[in-house]
Amino acid sequence: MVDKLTVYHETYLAVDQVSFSLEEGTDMAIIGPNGAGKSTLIQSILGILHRQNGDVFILGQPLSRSGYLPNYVRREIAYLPQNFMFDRRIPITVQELVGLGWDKLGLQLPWVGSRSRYQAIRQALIKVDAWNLRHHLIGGLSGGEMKRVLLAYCVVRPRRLLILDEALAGLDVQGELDFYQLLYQLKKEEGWAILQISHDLDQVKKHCDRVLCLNRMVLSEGTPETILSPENISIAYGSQLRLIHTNNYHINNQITG
Ligand SMILES: Nc1ncnc2c1ncn2[C@@H]1O[C@H](COP(=O)(O)OP(=O)(O)OP(=O)(O)O)[C@@H](O)[C@H]1O
Repeated sequence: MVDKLTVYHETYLAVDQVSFSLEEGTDMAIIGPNGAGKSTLIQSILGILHRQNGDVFILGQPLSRSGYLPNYVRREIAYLPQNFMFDRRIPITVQELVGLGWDKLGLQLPWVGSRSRYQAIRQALIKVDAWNLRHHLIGGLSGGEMKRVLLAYCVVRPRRLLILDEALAGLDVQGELDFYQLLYQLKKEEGWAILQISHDLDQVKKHCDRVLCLNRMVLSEGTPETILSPENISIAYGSQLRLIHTNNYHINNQITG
């Protein structure tokens, strides 16, 4: 639950008194034009960015002003950022990377639970159709393959909240379909709550339960049918919007990006 969250980048007000809540077993999309504050919002919910005002509760626990959450709450959250910045030359294989998502925070004995760890890595890589990549070094993966592997890292352990920042960018058509299928399974069969930033309004309309339309502040929030009406979209996106045909919305940065 997020209550009147306000975040500045130095003196720039990026997120202004945003409130919403996300139910277990549901999927909410955050939409809005470039620079609307979407990434800022989720990074402050995760405690990565400092907030100036407002309250954030994750699984009932308050996020402190310094970004602290108890470990038992933090390990229930998976986050896939827009840009995963790291040195691709690190000599680590796909299955080693996914295994890091399985490991609990803190000290542990490496030989304890190694069989279930292997099984979990295997299942996660199968779920994202990347088992064949398990021995590959991450430095050699394509952008789309890397996305799949990072998603496997997120889902290798059962969790309760998945936060995705434009996670589908770079996936091919089949990858997108598989991805939404996996999200559906996670929320329906395992009760995950999913919060995702997306610019693909057609996919949001098809797959998400709720939509939060943001432009620094909340412009509207509700079901995709109400929030994604042409009138609402044109208010939110203004000149960034091109209506290709009645049911398909394309945002300029997606066409040109
Ligand atoms: N570190 C920073 N310092 C100063 N301003 C920033 C910083 N990060 C973001 N901003 C500004 O804050 C505003 C919100 O940025 P943010 O990345 O949250 O938007 P967004 O909705 O995720 O955009 P996009 O759809 O383009 O990814 C933008 O105007 C951006 O220029």
